[in-house]
Amino acid sequence: MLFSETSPTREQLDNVSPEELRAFYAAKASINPNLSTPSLPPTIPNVYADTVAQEGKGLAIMAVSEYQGILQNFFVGLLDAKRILEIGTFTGSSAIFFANALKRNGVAGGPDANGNKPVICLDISEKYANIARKNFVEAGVEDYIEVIVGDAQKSLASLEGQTFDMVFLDADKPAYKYYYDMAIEKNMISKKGLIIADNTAFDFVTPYLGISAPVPDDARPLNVSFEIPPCPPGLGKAIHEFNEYVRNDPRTEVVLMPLFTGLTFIRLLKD
Ligand SMILES: C[S@@+](CC[C@H](N)C(=O)[O-])C[C@H]1O[C@@H](n2cnc3c(N)ncnc32)[C@H](O)[C@@H]1O
Repeated sequence: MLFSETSPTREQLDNVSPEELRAFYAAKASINPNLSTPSLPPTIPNVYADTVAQEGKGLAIMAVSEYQGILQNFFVGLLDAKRILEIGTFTGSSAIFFANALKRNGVAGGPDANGNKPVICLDISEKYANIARKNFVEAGVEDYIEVIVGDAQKSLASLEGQTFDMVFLDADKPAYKYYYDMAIEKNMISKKGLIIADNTAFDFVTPYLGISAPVPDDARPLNVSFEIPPCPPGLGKAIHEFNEYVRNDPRTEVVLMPLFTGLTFIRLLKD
C-alpha cells in the first residue's frame, strides 16, 4: 500500500502517479468505512469473508462494497423509504444494508396488511438465495426480507400491484431496460422513488457516454477495470444501450456517477 495514513500528505500526492492514486482509492483499505455513519451492519464483514471463501474472489466482487452500501442507505434515509425492491441479491450484502436502513426509518419487520415484507429480493439462483437467507438470519433482518427465486422478469410480473420507494437493479445487465420499464409502467416505483442501476460505467462503456458511435456486439469492459473481471461479450453493449435509453427518456431525470463501477440514479419527473 502506498500510503499508511487515512489521508495522504500533500508531498505524497505530488509524487504519486495517477495509476497509483487510482489503485489507492480503489483499495478497500484506503479509507475506513466507519468514518461514515451509521457504522456498517455488524455481520457484513462475515458475509464478505464467507462469500470469498465459498465463491472465490472473482465472484465475490459482485457484492456491493461497504461504501456503496452506506451510500445507498443514505438515500433510503433521505427518501424516508418504506419498501425496497432488489433485483439481483447474490449472497445478500446489499439487502442487509437496505434492511438496516429501513429499520432506521422506523419500518417494522414482518409482513404488512397485504402479506408483503419491506424488502423483496429477486434472484435466479436457488443456491445464492439460500446463502442470502442464512445471512439475513445471522444479521437479524430475516423479518424484513423476502427472497423470490426465479428469473426476475417472471418474478416481477408476480409483484404487479406492489409499490416500492427504491428499486435496485443489480442482476443481468441486458434486462435492465426491461426492469426499468416495468418499474415505471406498472407503477412499481413510487412517485418520490429512486431507481438505482449498478455497474453502468464499466471502463469500456464510459468513453461512449454522450456520443452515438456504434458499439460492437463483442464489446466488453477493458481488462484495466479494477473491479470487474473479464465479462461476457455483449455486456458492455447492453449497458451502453441502457444508458442511452434512460438518458433519452423524458419520463425521468438521470445522473450517472463514475462511482465504483458506475451508479445511475433515476427519479421520475412529474407528469
Ligand atoms: C451482481 S450480483 C448481485 C449482488 C448483490 N446485490 C450484492 O450486493 O451482493 C447479480 C445477481 O443477479 C442474479 N441474476 C442474474 N440473472 C438473473 C435473472 N435473470 N433473474 C434474477 N436474478 C438474476 C445472479 O444470480 C446474481 O446473484
